[in-house]
Amino acid sequence: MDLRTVLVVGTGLIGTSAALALRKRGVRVLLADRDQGAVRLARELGAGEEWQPIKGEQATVPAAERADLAIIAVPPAHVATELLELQRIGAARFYTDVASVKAEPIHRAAQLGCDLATYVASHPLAGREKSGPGAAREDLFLGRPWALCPTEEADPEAKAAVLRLIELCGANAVEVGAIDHDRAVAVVSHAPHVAASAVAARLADATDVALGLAGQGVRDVTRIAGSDPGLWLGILSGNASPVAEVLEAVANDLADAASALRALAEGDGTATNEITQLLKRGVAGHDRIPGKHGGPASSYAVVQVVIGDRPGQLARLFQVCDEIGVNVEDVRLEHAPGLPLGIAELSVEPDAATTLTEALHERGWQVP
Ligand SMILES: NC(=O)c1ccc[n+]([C@@H]2O[C@H](COP(=O)([O-])OP(=O)(O)OC[C@H]3O[C@@H](n4cnc5c(N)ncnc54)[C@H](O)[C@@H]3O)[C@@H](O)[C@H]2O)c1
Ligand SMILES: O=C(O)C(=O)C[C@]1(C(=O)O)C=C[C@@H](O)C=C1
Repeated sequence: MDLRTVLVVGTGLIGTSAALALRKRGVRVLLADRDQGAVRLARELGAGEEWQPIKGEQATVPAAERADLAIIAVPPAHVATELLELQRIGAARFYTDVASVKAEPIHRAAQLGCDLATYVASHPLAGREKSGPGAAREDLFLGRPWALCPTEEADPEAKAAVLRLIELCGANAVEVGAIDHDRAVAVVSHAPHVAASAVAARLADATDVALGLAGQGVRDVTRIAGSDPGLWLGILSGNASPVAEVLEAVANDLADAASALRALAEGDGTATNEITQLLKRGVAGHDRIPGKHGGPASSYAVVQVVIGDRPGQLARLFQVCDEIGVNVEDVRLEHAPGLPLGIAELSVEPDAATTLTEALHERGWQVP
């Protein structure tokens, strides 16, 4: 199914990222948001043109101006009401949303009397801890899973339109029922978010000495805790029971680990067994997370390079990689607090690690 014109309602992080990806593939994109500033910024970023909404109770969009697909990229609680209004004026042939929960918006849409034949709910498993169009990335969805949850009423053409959207954004479609989706994301997204917030909350009154010693570990574990609390309250409220179930299991593990550590501190050496078991279960769980393209996790070699904290250092480093034809799969920066130095960790295919290390040595880089 060809998507020539797509209407994006909600030009925040996700809506604008999808719009930018679609623009890159030559799709005409119309932008709408209840916040005019968000629409203007999205437009200035090259995400598309402002949609001129139809005025008046009885007004409908003329068939020639109807979008092929409307993407509703607003907080979960507003999805169904937006869908109802867009369908009332005939804004698009087909509709999807991108909310992080699926059962409740679909249920609400049915309750409100939305047309479920033209609507296929979806959810890209890609995002950031920042909100708004300014945080949008054209490549946000590349290689990421994108769930779609067609109901029994859904028209196959509506599903084809959403599959085409996912393809144009470079993501991998995963078809799943809404209830199974919500249980799954409770485990892989929503409960981890609350756990990250709980860990980050410990930092609110940590001493300056403790914060000065913060390394990459705490940054990795708490990155998502920086997200918009309002948006996340909406997500968690829309998936409350499945998330609570996972959090209860996490809380049990944490309580057991704390008791075992108390026992250890009091001289009970057998308590190490319980802690080791949890750490090993953690390794096993972590190993099951698929790699960036959805296949099994790839084991890249990591080349560490010392870089000065000066403008242009990373660009020079990447230039070397480019010159010798080594593809950098991932990059991580480790700052040494108080020092004008940092470590760049470049993940590359194992075969390329020696070539890269030698090339960097030859050019005077410090590779420990
Ligand atoms: N943030 C993420 O990482 C992420 C990832 C995947 C999916 N999602 C889902 O995508 C949706 C949007 O999230 P976001 O991160 O882009 O949020 P955002 O805050 O960046 O953008 C949301 C936009 O929706 C607009 N909006 C709110 N209510 C509206 C309404 N009734 N009509 C029109 N516009 C309205 C807001 O003005 C804002 O510009 C949410 O449903 C969220 O669950 C978020
Ligand atoms: O990477 C992030 O910053 C995210 O929050 C992304 C993330 C996730 O948990 O993976 C969060 C919520 C969305 O519904 C989808 C993706």
